[in-house]
Amino acid sequence: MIYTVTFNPSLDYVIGAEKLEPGKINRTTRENIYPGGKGNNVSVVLSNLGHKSKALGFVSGFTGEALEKMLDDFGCYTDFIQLDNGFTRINVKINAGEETEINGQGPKISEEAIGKLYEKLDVLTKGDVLVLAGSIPNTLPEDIYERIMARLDGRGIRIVVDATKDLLMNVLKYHPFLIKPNNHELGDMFGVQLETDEEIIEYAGKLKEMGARNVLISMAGDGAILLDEHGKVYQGRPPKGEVLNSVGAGDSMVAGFVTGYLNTGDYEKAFELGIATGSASAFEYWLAEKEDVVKLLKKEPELYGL
Ligand SMILES: Nc1ncnc2c1ncn2[C@@H]1O[C@H](COP(=O)(O)OP(=O)(O)OP(=O)(O)O)[C@@H](O)[C@H]1O
Ligand SMILES: O=P(O)(O)OC[C@@]1(O)O[C@H](CO)[C@@H](O)[C@@H]1O
Repeated sequence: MIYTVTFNPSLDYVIGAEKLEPGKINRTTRENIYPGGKGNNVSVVLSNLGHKSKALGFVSGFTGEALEKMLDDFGCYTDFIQLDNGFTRINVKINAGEETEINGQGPKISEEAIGKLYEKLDVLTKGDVLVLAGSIPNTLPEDIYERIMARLDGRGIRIVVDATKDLLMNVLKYHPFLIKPNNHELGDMFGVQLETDEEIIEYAGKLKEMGARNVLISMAGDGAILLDEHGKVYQGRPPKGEVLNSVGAGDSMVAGFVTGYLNTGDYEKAFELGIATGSASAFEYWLAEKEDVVKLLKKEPELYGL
């Protein structure tokens, strides 16, 4: 089974507008509400690519209820922990030529609620995949992903971490199966600005030396670089297309990579499917469906188990 954990899920209110003028009444040209949060997005795209996963995390209030229902409609299992304060946040994504995002804070997560998450994670066994994705509310300690990995250490679970800075750095010693910072996040981790592929490969290599098994660096319109656990380096450019929405492209890439790896056991195919899935989402108004991804593949979809 594949599990995703989203500490601070959301409903994403995605709107289009001709232009955005602060301080004025702005009218939309299009609006939709989707289930959001990075782990949930990974679950939705996994589902679109044929893998039903279980979405875990914390929800609260009527927005939390709506989120669970939507994820169910997208073909995901859900097993969220109910919080007794606040409400699951509504993040606003405005596409008015350029993209503007307003992300809420989300409810407070108590130690007791964290304990309940640990109990749910205790059932994971060898061969399971666990995706830990996204920021954590600022009321939680920065070592929470590390604590989860320490608890699951040695059980043969493949753990994917899509997070930034300390949240990511702290888990490397537990040998995550995959980490996926983007090129800017990679630079921030080392306090440097990375310009060239060579520099990115050098610093991604440092994350491997620190313990990550596979390091996937996404670079938006410039594609991605993978350093796999066998010492191979792959560089891939994305297909061409019109970018309609880049929110969730990184989450889609993670889902594509995991799908490619589970279907073929081959890192090159996982990498290619990751890029195609990330780009397919960037070229749609929301997360990619299977047909969107298949259109962008340069090879037969069957080669990727699709
Ligand atoms: N402008 C673009 N053109 C083509 N493909 C894109 C574009 N932006 C993103 N992608 C695809 O999606 C992948 C992931 O994008 P990106 O590097 O923006 O992830 P991210 O920073 O984690 O994104 P986010 O946090 O918004 O989900 C890229 O490697 C690429 O394959
Ligand atoms: O506030 P965070 O947790 O950093 O990001 C949350 C978020 O922007 O990430 C997803 C896209 O990756 C959206 O669905 C969601 O609204």
